[in-house]
Amino acid sequence: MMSNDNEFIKFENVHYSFGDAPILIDITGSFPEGKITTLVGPSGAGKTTLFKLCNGLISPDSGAIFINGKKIESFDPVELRRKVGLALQSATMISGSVWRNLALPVTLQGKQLPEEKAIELLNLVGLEEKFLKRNVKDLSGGQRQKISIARTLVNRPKVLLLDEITSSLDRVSQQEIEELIVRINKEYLTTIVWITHNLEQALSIGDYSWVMMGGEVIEIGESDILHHPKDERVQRFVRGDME
Ligand SMILES: Nc1ncnc2c1ncn2[C@@H]1O[C@H](COP(=O)(O)OP(=O)(O)OP(=O)(O)O)[C@@H](O)[C@H]1O
Repeated sequence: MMSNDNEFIKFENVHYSFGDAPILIDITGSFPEGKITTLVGPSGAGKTTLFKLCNGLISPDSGAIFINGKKIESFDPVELRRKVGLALQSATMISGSVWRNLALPVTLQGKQLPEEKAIELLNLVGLEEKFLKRNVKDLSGGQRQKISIARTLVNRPKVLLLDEITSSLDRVSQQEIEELIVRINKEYLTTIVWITHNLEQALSIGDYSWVMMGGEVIEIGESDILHHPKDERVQRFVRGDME
């Protein structure tokens, strides 16, 4: 990490198990503020579990997590989820209109999302106003993913956690989503953490990268480490010998 980066989310010797099975082992590292960090590594490495720790869905067995210098337990769970937005590969939607879906985070708080605010969110993700009243079942995968990202932006999160959000999309939609995330990162200085299986993507959009395997962080550094990893297991992974 660059020494002048603020460590927005920081892990210190974090362990997490499910029953007897260790899922995360001695995780130490940070996601710098306003930067894009990618998480790469084979299936089952523990990447999604790390995300669940960041927004308080689960708590570590031992070790500490800090959000902007404050212990994660000191946040109210609702406040934490507002600060740390999460978007998933499946872009889960409720039935009905785009507007209804965009409004979900505020309707859950018993409030309404005004039309002009909904349109502003649509514009932000590059969709026209006419989409507002469309039924989500008529949208393409790429459009659904844009709605899903717009929805996480309703609460102006400080951090966006993205779990494989482009892996089921065609190349054009994938590029649009990448551009969108880079724009959000630049305009709002949102800290981005992006789980991806696509190493090319990690290299092109990420400032930093974490390589995880078997519940451990094997390498952390500027994205360039993916070009010439030191660890022999990571070398095999980036050559594609491991999935
Ligand atoms: N609720 C659970 N019960 C039991 N095991 C779990 C549970 N959640 C995760 N695991 C296990 O934890 C390990 C890490 O899973 P995780 O989903 O975090 O990995 P991942 O790196 O995100 O993988 P993928 O790329 O396949 O999503 C896996 O071995 C998984 O089987």
